[in-house]
Amino acid sequence: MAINPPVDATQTKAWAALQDHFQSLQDEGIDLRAWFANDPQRTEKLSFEAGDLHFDLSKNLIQPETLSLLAQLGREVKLDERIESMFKGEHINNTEDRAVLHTALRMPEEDRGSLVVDGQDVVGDVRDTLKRIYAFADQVRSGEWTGVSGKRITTVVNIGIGGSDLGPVMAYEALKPYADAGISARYVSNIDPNDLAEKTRDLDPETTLFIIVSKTFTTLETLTNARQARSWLLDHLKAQGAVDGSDAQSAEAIRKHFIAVSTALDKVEDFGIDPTNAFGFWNWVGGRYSVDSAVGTSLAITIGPERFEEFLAGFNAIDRYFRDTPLEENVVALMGLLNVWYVNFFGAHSHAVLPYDQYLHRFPAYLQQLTMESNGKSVRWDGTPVTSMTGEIFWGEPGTNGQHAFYQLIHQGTRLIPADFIAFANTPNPAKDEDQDVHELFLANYFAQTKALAFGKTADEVRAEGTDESIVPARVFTGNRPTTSILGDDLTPRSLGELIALYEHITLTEGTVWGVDSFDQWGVELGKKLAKEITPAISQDDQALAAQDQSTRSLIEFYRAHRH
Ligand SMILES: O=P(O)(O)OC[C@H]1O[C@](O)(CO)[C@@H](O)[C@@H]1O
Repeated sequence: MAINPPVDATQTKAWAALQDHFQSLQDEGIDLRAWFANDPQRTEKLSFEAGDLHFDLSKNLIQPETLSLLAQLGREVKLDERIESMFKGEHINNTEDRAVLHTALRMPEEDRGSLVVDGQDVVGDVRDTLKRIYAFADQVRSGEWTGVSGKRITTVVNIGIGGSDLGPVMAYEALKPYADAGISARYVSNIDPNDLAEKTRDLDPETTLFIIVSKTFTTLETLTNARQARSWLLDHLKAQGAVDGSDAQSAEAIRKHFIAVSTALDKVEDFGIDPTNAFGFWNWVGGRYSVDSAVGTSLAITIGPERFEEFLAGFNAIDRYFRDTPLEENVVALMGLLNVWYVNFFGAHSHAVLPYDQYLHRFPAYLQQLTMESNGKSVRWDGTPVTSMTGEIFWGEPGTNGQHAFYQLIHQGTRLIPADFIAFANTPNPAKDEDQDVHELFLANYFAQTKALAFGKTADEVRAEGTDESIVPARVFTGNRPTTSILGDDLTPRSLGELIALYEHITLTEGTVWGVDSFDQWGVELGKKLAKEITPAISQDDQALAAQDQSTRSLIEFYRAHRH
């Protein structure tokens, strides 16, 4: 398929200007203390609002001019055009010849009919599917939908992997305070049988609903776990006397305890799940961009349709901001471009995301798939090699746990690790420790860390504390360690939707500069294929074993010799 080749960012005028700018910053000395001292308006100039979120970029290794140059880079690589192409449904995922329309998943009811792509009324289909999901969610929440023995559902178990797991589990954990119908959710992803065993161990099959989520409905892990769950359900229902084991009762049990989410609804039916209880989505939704589609059904059930709509509205607010705001003022695009600044000019390899909110404890894991499956590429969308480093290793843990684990390296190590600090002004669990508000104690850490990273502590300051000269060097903090602070009022379905959309669009922005297709994932295929080929060699097929390379053969031989 004919596509416009990506602009080589490294050949643009803006790239050359950024190189000069980088060099002059190095020459004059990067010094956040001085930059703040010399410019009382620095924070004001480098702060932004988008949706309900507040962004402070002033503790980054940038001057206001840097952002203008980065915006210029965005223009020269035609970022605006790519954003527009995505929103309009052009096939920007060209290696799979697909539109990229996760933004349509959160368009409101009144936008029905406004986006027709490849003959499909995209928003109409999205809203129709949501209606069905909401109707089903309401039935489960109200107790109208029961298990086969007439008991109401109290646990939903989502079985999926990658995008069919990471988004829903992250969002469910983040929005636990909104789970108000007495229904909890669990998430099984790993093909390691330990995962399903532990997640079902204390469950009552009569009150459990499984949601099998797989875009393709071919994924080995998910289908294996789904079959295992089906056996678990039928065996336990029979043992409890809830069914007699006849085919008719088994079929009814599966109908009442299994629903599915997929783009391949024919395969769902083959599995034995009633197509009336299957919710579809479309090949223009990438797995890692799908939490706001039917993939979020576990969320719609636990927090309810109204809250799910608020979640979608949050995404939509950032989508509109991203599409409509000029690049120079567009903090979403600027954060993506800032990441390029660190990767390609400073040589940073990784990026920490540090949520100061325990409810966001799965957010970094979610971002790993979103960003690394999207931009971990060595060829551009026209098949030519990339011309610069691409991709960042995203990682993180919630504060303050990370402070007592890996922050040492961020503060005093030899690597530059740009970090996003995320926090909310309010907590749903206010607490006092004697007279001290515990949330404020927590936030004091949030503010203190970015301050320490930016401004450090000089040798003279260390000496002034009476430190023995021999250990002064060990206690010096260089500072100039870049951070972005993101603050919101409360972690709500809406603000969570905003945060997710923010990182989705950061990912697109970076991918556009690097010229990569951020929506395919061919890199996961080879391992899947080899696992299939290796399976017989592991169990008993000696011919298949002999066909392996020497290292793999020797490892399998070790396994065979040691298995019980
Ligand atoms: O939803 P599916 O089709 O089961 O795929 C699960 C995951 O597998 C991948 O294709 C590869 O890991 C992801 O992109 C996707 O989210």
